[in-house]
Amino acid sequence: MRVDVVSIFPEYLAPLELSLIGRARATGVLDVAVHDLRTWTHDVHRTVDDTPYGGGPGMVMRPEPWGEALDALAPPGAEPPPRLVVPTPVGAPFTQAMAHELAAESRLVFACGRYEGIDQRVLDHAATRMPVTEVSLGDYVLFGGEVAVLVIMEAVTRLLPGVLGNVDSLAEESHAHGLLEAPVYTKPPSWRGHEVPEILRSGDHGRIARWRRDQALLRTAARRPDMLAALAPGELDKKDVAT
Ligand SMILES: NC(=S)c1ccno1
Repeated sequence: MRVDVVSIFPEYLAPLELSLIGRARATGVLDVAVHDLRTWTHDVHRTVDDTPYGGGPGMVMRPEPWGEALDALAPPGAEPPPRLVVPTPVGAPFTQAMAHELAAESRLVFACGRYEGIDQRVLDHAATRMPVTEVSLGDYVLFGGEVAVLVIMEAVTRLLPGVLGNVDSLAEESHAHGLLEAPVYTKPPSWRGHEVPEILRSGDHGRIARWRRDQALLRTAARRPDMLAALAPGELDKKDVAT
């Protein structure tokens, strides 16, 4: 997968050189390039923003630098075009399902907005020649899109073949089946008066799987009833809590 990130603070994306994402880049699973939007400015002050039409507080990111950046990173006619991903409070909720969708793309271009946002015409024009996904991590406002890109990149990269050593963990983690994951334990069996549930030490893998499924259902019902409601009826029947 090839990923381009455009930001006025490219140093914010330095964590993409670390840990498993850094290893994915080193092994060729991932090719990441971070670009300074000011590369595509032509005035002495390298201006990327201006006052909003219609008045109001703050500044808006000018369309011209963004248009030239996207022309350079996604030349018209290049096939397949990349998906443009724009982290924004007005975007669609970012979910594990969306992480899987993005992980299936061959190219992603992330546009990191700042100030009051990017001139809408940038997204409207981009949408005439590439898929555009406006995505929100949650109902809150950040200084800009950079931190959101780090989160999205981690969620997407870990789904790519060859990145996670143990792909089995993808199958059982939270949100993998529309449920929250069951609690996990390791040695010692007793710690500060807290015991590991006996069943996990029983060696009965069938009962352990059932216990974990039940715990996942109970946890989801308690913390995320919306996820339980979203399960297809057949799914819930299959995952009934043990009597
Ligand atoms: N909620 C998100 S993703 C965001 C981006 C910029 N500000 O908030």
